[in-house]
Amino acid sequence: MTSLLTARDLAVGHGGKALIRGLDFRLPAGQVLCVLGPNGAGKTTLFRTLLGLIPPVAGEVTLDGAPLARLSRPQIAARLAHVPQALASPFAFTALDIVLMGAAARLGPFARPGRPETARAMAALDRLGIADLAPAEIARLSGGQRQLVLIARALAQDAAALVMDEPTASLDFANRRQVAQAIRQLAEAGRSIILSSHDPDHAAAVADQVLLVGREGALACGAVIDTMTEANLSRLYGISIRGQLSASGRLHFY
Ligand SMILES: Nc1ncnc2c1ncn2[C@@H]1O[C@H](COP(=O)(O)OP(=O)(O)OP(=O)(O)O)[C@@H](O)[C@H]1O
Repeated sequence: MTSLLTARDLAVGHGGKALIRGLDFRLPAGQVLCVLGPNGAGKTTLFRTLLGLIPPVAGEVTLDGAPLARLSRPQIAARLAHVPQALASPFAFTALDIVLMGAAARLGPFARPGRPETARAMAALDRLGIADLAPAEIARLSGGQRQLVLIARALAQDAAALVMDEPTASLDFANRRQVAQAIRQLAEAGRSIILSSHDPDHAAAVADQVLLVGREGALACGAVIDTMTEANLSRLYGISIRGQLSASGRLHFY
């Protein structure tokens, strides 16, 4: 299986000082990789490195086989889209305005989005079942709806992979479920997704692979069932954690 995004012996951090060392993973098309770890472990720092916003402390990231360091920002943006946490905007943008920013990402700096970009933005909203929200002001939407609009923006950018830093943080149960379903649908349609979470149940429900990063660095990476063991999670969070497989085959931790 070819990998869209790979990390080889990667170390990430700030000012040349590594927060996480020894990262090795491959993210193939159509898979979801969830990064789990305590506060301050370096998940956001890892994502900023994968997006090419900060350089690795050591090792290498490749995108479609090409070293990230050799790619320009537009080349990276054409393959990888960043989905930030859904914060309220102080500006009176509509959902369509936000998604158009993704659809117009490949236009020149002074070009205005036209009919093809609007059609692409509407198609992305429609794909997530929220086309009716197009004219709604973003500030009036719920947290879950705002997160779906940001995912639609990444889809309109037409990138093969989505990088999502805690996409369900601050969302209630129903909104979390809605966003988790959208993530699974995107993976089933062939997109690769790397996200972070503070909820092992959420990781087990949404991911194919998990990467555990602790305060001492990378702890484990692999398929959910092999990696999310009671021993690994207890070590990761420094407390005793038990796991249970429900009748529906879902993993739950307590
Ligand atoms: N620009 C920066 N320069 C120096 N240190 C930074 C910078 N950004 C973050 N840090 C530090 O790096 C460490 C890891 O931060 P990071 O945000 O990557 O962790 P995280 O795992 O995403 O945390 P959380 O789960 O709380 O969001 C923290 O100690 C933070 O203070």
